[in-house]
Amino acid sequence: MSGKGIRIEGLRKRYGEGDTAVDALKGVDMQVAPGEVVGLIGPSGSGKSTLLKCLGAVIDPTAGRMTLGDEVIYDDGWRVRDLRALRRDKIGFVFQAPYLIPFLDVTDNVALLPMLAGVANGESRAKALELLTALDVQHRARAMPSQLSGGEQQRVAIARGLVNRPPVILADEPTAPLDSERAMAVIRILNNMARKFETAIIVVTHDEKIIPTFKRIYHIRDGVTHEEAGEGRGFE
Ligand SMILES: Nc1ncnc2c1ncn2[C@@H]1O[C@H](COP(=O)(O)OP(=O)(O)OP(=O)(O)O)[C@@H](O)[C@H]1O
Repeated sequence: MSGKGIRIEGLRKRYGEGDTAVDALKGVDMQVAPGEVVGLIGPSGSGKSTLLKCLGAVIDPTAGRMTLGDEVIYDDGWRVRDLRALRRDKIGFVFQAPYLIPFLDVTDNVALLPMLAGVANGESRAKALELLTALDVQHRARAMPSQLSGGEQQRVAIARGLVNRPPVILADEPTAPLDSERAMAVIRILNNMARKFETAIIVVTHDEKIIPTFKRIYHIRDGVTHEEAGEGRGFE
Protein backbone atom coordinates (compact mmCIF):
# COMPACT_ATOMS: atom_id res chain seq x y z
CA MET A 1 0.00 0.00 0.00
CA SER A 2 1.17 3.52 -0.66
CA GLY A 3 1.71 5.91 2.21
CA LYS A 4 -2.03 6.66 2.31
CA GLY A 5 -5.00 4.97 3.94
CA ILE A 6 -4.99 3.52 7.41
CA ARG A 7 -2.75 0.84 8.85
CA ILE A 8 -2.93 -0.82 12.24
CA GLU A 9 -0.26 -3.10 13.61
CA GLY A 10 -0.36 -5.15 16.79
CA LEU A 11 -3.10 -3.03 18.32
CA ARG A 12 -4.02 -4.00 21.87
CA LYS A 13 -6.65 -2.75 24.24
CA ARG A 14 -7.00 -3.82 27.85
CA TYR A 15 -9.92 -2.57 29.92
CA GLY A 16 -9.34 -2.41 33.66
CA GLU A 17 -6.50 -3.89 35.65
CA GLY A 18 -5.53 -6.93 37.66
CA ASP A 19 -8.02 -9.77 38.08
CA THR A 20 -10.84 -7.93 36.35
CA ALA A 21 -8.81 -6.87 33.29
CA VAL A 22 -10.35 -7.66 29.89
CA ASP A 23 -8.09 -7.94 26.87
CA ALA A 24 -10.54 -6.78 24.21
CA LEU A 25 -7.94 -6.42 21.43
CA LYS A 26 -5.02 -8.82 21.47
CA GLY A 27 -2.85 -7.61 18.59
CA VAL A 28 -4.98 -6.46 15.68
CA ASP A 29 -3.48 -5.94 12.22
CA MET A 30 -5.44 -4.21 9.51
CA GLN A 31 -4.86 -2.00 6.53
CA VAL A 32 -7.29 -0.22 4.29
CA ALA A 33 -6.18 1.63 1.19
CA PRO A 34 -7.64 4.92 -0.06
CA GLY A 35 -10.74 4.20 -2.13
CA GLU A 36 -11.31 0.84 -0.46
CA VAL A 37 -14.38 -0.29 1.49
CA VAL A 38 -13.75 -3.25 3.81
CA GLY A 39 -16.10 -5.15 6.06
CA LEU A 40 -15.40 -5.84 9.75
CA ILE A 41 -17.41 -8.76 11.04
CA GLY A 42 -17.44 -10.64 14.30
CA PRO A 43 -19.68 -12.06 16.99
CA SER A 44 -20.93 -10.09 19.96
CA GLY A 45 -18.12 -9.19 22.34
CA SER A 46 -15.37 -9.92 19.80
CA GLY A 47 -13.95 -6.39 19.95
CA LYS A 48 -15.54 -4.56 16.98
CA SER A 49 -16.69 -1.51 18.93
CA THR A 50 -13.42 -1.37 20.82
CA LEU A 51 -11.49 -1.40 17.55
CA LEU A 52 -13.66 1.35 16.03
CA LYS A 53 -13.31 3.46 19.16
CA CYS A 54 -9.51 3.09 19.11
CA LEU A 55 -9.42 3.93 15.39
CA GLY A 56 -11.66 6.92 16.02
CA ALA A 57 -9.42 8.16 18.85
CA VAL A 58 -12.41 7.92 21.18
CA ILE A 59 -10.57 5.64 23.62
CA ASP A 60 -6.86 5.03 24.17
CA PRO A 61 -5.37 1.78 22.90
CA THR A 62 -3.00 0.01 25.27
CA ALA A 63 -0.24 -0.73 22.75
CA GLY A 64 0.48 -1.07 19.03
CA ARG A 65 0.76 1.28 16.12
CA MET A 66 -1.66 3.18 13.87
CA THR A 67 -0.69 5.11 10.77
CA LEU A 68 -2.95 7.46 8.88
CA GLY A 69 -1.54 8.37 5.51
CA ASP A 70 2.14 9.03 6.17
CA GLU A 71 1.51 10.12 9.75
CA VAL A 72 2.04 7.81 12.71
CA ILE A 73 -0.86 8.72 14.98
CA TYR A 74 -0.32 6.10 17.68
CA ASP A 75 2.81 4.21 18.62
CA ASP A 76 2.43 2.83 22.14
CA GLY A 77 0.94 6.26 22.88
CA TRP A 78 -0.74 9.01 20.86
CA ARG A 79 1.65 10.82 18.54
CA VAL A 80 -0.76 13.66 17.76
CA ARG A 81 -1.25 16.47 20.22
CA ASP A 82 -4.83 17.43 19.40
CA LEU A 83 -7.07 14.35 19.36
CA ARG A 84 -10.18 16.47 18.90
CA ALA A 85 -8.78 17.95 15.70
CA LEU A 86 -7.77 14.45 14.58
CA ARG A 87 -11.35 13.22 15.05
CA ARG A 88 -12.84 16.29 13.41
CA ASP A 89 -10.55 16.53 10.38
CA LYS A 90 -9.31 13.02 9.67
CA ILE A 91 -12.07 10.63 10.67
CA GLY A 92 -15.69 10.53 9.59
CA PHE A 93 -18.26 8.57 11.57
CA VAL A 94 -21.46 7.05 10.23
CA PHE A 95 -23.65 5.28 12.77
CA GLN A 96 -26.59 2.92 12.66
CA ALA A 97 -28.91 5.71 13.74
CA PRO A 98 -28.32 8.94 11.85
CA TYR A 99 -28.24 11.12 15.01
CA LEU A 100 -29.12 14.27 13.10
CA ILE A 101 -29.58 17.39 15.19
CA PRO A 102 -33.38 17.85 15.25
CA PHE A 103 -33.44 21.65 15.36
CA LEU A 104 -31.03 22.21 12.46
CA ASP A 105 -32.11 21.76 8.86
CA VAL A 106 -30.43 19.22 6.59
CA THR A 107 -27.86 21.67 5.20
CA ASP A 108 -26.81 22.93 8.62
CA ASN A 109 -26.60 19.39 10.00
CA VAL A 110 -23.95 18.72 7.36
CA ALA A 111 -22.35 22.19 7.46
CA LEU A 112 -21.89 22.18 11.23
CA LEU A 113 -18.60 20.24 11.23
CA PRO A 114 -16.72 22.52 8.83
CA MET A 115 -18.18 25.52 10.70
CA LEU A 116 -16.77 24.09 13.93
CA ALA A 117 -13.44 23.67 12.17
CA GLY A 118 -13.44 27.40 11.42
CA VAL A 119 -14.63 27.39 7.80
CA ALA A 120 -16.85 30.39 6.97
CA ASN A 121 -20.60 29.70 7.15
CA GLY A 122 -21.23 30.29 3.43
CA GLU A 123 -18.39 28.05 2.39
CA SER A 124 -19.47 25.37 4.88
CA ARG A 125 -23.00 25.39 3.46
CA ALA A 126 -21.64 25.22 -0.09
CA LYS A 127 -19.59 22.14 0.86
CA ALA A 128 -22.68 20.63 2.48
CA LEU A 129 -24.80 21.25 -0.62
CA GLU A 130 -22.19 19.74 -2.90
CA LEU A 131 -22.29 16.51 -0.90
CA LEU A 132 -26.06 16.50 -0.55
CA THR A 133 -26.17 16.77 -4.35
CA ALA A 134 -23.68 13.92 -4.75
CA LEU A 135 -25.92 11.85 -2.46
CA ASP A 136 -29.04 12.87 -4.37
CA VAL A 137 -30.78 14.43 -1.41
CA GLN A 138 -30.29 18.11 -2.32
CA HIS A 139 -34.04 18.55 -2.84
CA ARG A 140 -34.41 18.09 0.94
CA ALA A 141 -31.68 20.62 1.80
CA ARG A 142 -34.04 22.95 3.70
CA ALA A 143 -36.07 20.20 5.39
CA MET A 144 -35.82 19.35 9.06
CA PRO A 145 -34.60 15.82 9.95
CA SER A 146 -38.04 14.76 11.20
CA GLN A 147 -39.44 15.42 7.71
CA LEU A 148 -37.11 12.91 6.03
CA SER A 149 -37.50 9.20 5.31
CA GLY A 150 -35.11 6.77 7.02
CA GLY A 151 -33.05 6.36 3.84
CA GLU A 152 -32.82 10.13 3.34
CA GLN A 153 -31.71 10.61 6.95
CA GLN A 154 -28.99 8.02 6.46
CA ARG A 155 -27.78 9.76 3.28
CA VAL A 156 -27.62 13.06 5.18
CA ALA A 157 -25.65 11.29 7.92
CA ILE A 158 -23.23 9.98 5.27
CA ALA A 159 -22.88 13.51 3.86
CA ARG A 160 -22.04 14.71 7.36
CA GLY A 161 -19.46 11.94 7.78
CA LEU A 162 -17.80 12.94 4.50
CA VAL A 163 -18.04 16.73 4.60
CA ASN A 164 -14.57 17.37 5.98
CA ARG A 165 -13.18 14.95 3.35
CA PRO A 166 -11.66 12.72 6.00
CA PRO A 167 -9.18 10.11 4.76
CA VAL A 168 -10.98 7.51 6.91
CA ILE A 169 -14.66 6.75 7.48
CA LEU A 170 -15.78 4.43 10.25
CA ALA A 171 -19.27 3.13 9.65
CA ASP A 172 -20.95 1.20 12.46
CA GLU A 173 -23.88 -0.89 11.19
CA PRO A 174 -24.85 1.81 8.68
CA THR A 175 -27.51 -0.32 6.97
CA ALA A 176 -29.05 -2.10 9.96
CA PRO A 177 -32.38 -0.24 9.96
CA LEU A 178 -32.76 -0.22 6.17
CA ASP A 179 -34.54 -2.57 3.77
CA SER A 180 -32.56 -4.42 1.11
CA GLU A 181 -32.88 -1.80 -1.58
CA ARG A 182 -31.90 1.08 0.68
CA ALA A 183 -29.09 -0.93 2.26
CA MET A 184 -27.64 -1.56 -1.21
CA ALA A 185 -28.05 2.13 -2.03
CA VAL A 186 -26.03 3.05 1.06
CA ILE A 187 -23.29 0.56 0.16
CA ARG A 188 -23.21 1.86 -3.41
CA ILE A 189 -22.87 5.41 -2.10
CA LEU A 190 -20.06 4.44 0.29
CA ASN A 191 -18.19 2.71 -2.55
CA ASN A 192 -18.68 5.65 -4.91
CA MET A 193 -17.61 8.12 -2.26
CA ALA A 194 -14.57 6.00 -1.36
CA ARG A 195 -13.45 6.13 -4.98
CA LYS A 196 -14.32 9.76 -5.56
CA PHE A 197 -12.67 11.14 -2.42
CA GLU A 198 -9.98 8.44 -1.97
CA THR A 199 -11.42 7.58 1.41
CA ALA A 200 -10.61 4.37 3.29
CA ILE A 201 -13.88 3.02 4.67
CA ILE A 202 -14.38 0.40 7.38
CA VAL A 203 -17.91 -0.95 7.75
CA VAL A 204 -18.82 -2.91 10.87
CA THR A 205 -21.82 -5.02 10.02
CA HIS A 206 -23.93 -8.07 10.75
CA ASP A 207 -26.07 -7.33 7.72
CA GLU A 208 -26.23 -10.44 5.53
CA LYS A 209 -27.52 -8.31 2.67
CA ILE A 210 -24.32 -6.31 2.32
CA ILE A 211 -21.63 -8.81 3.38
CA PRO A 212 -21.32 -10.29 -0.15
CA THR A 213 -20.51 -6.82 -1.56
CA PHE A 214 -17.12 -6.54 0.15
CA LYS A 215 -13.97 -7.47 -1.71
CA ARG A 216 -12.11 -7.83 1.58
CA ILE A 217 -13.41 -8.72 4.99
CA TYR A 218 -11.74 -8.69 8.38
CA HIS A 219 -13.19 -11.21 10.79
CA ILE A 220 -12.58 -10.43 14.41
CA ARG A 221 -12.82 -13.15 17.03
CA ASP A 222 -11.78 -12.84 20.60
CA GLY A 223 -9.77 -9.69 19.96
CA VAL A 224 -7.81 -10.94 16.93
CA THR A 225 -8.50 -10.20 13.25
CA HIS A 226 -8.21 -12.55 10.27
CA GLU A 227 -8.38 -11.21 6.76
CA GLU A 228 -10.42 -12.97 4.09
CA ALA A 229 -11.27 -12.31 0.48
CA GLY A 230 -14.93 -11.41 0.25
CA GLU A 231 -17.24 -12.26 -2.61
CA GLY A 232 -16.96 -8.71 -3.94
CA ARG A 233 -20.20 -9.21 -5.77
CA GLY A 234 -20.80 -5.53 -6.27
CA PHE A 235 -23.87 -3.65 -5.29
CA GLU A 236 -26.12 -3.11 -8.28
N1 LIG B 1 -15.61 -0.19 29.07
C1 LIG B 1 -15.36 -1.51 29.18
N2 LIG B 1 -14.85 -2.01 30.31
C2 LIG B 1 -14.57 -3.33 30.43
N3 LIG B 1 -14.75 -4.24 29.45
C3 LIG B 1 -15.25 -3.79 28.29
C4 LIG B 1 -15.59 -2.40 28.09
N4 LIG B 1 -16.09 -2.27 26.84
C5 LIG B 1 -16.06 -3.50 26.28
N5 LIG B 1 -15.55 -4.41 27.15
C6 LIG B 1 -15.33 -5.86 26.89
O1 LIG B 1 -14.44 -5.96 25.78
C7 LIG B 1 -14.82 -7.04 24.93
C8 LIG B 1 -15.08 -6.49 23.51
O2 LIG B 1 -16.23 -5.64 23.55
P1 LIG B 1 -16.75 -4.82 22.28
O3 LIG B 1 -17.84 -3.92 22.77
O4 LIG B 1 -15.60 -4.22 21.59
O5 LIG B 1 -17.37 -6.00 21.39
P2 LIG B 1 -18.28 -5.96 20.07
O6 LIG B 1 -17.67 -6.91 19.12
O7 LIG B 1 -18.43 -4.55 19.63
O8 LIG B 1 -19.65 -6.51 20.62
P3 LIG B 1 -21.19 -6.23 20.14
O9 LIG B 1 -21.33 -6.78 18.75
O10 LIG B 1 -21.98 -7.02 21.15
O11 LIG B 1 -21.42 -4.74 20.24
C9 LIG B 1 -16.05 -7.67 25.58
O12 LIG B 1 -15.60 -8.77 26.34
C10 LIG B 1 -16.59 -6.58 26.47
O13 LIG B 1 -17.27 -7.11 27.58
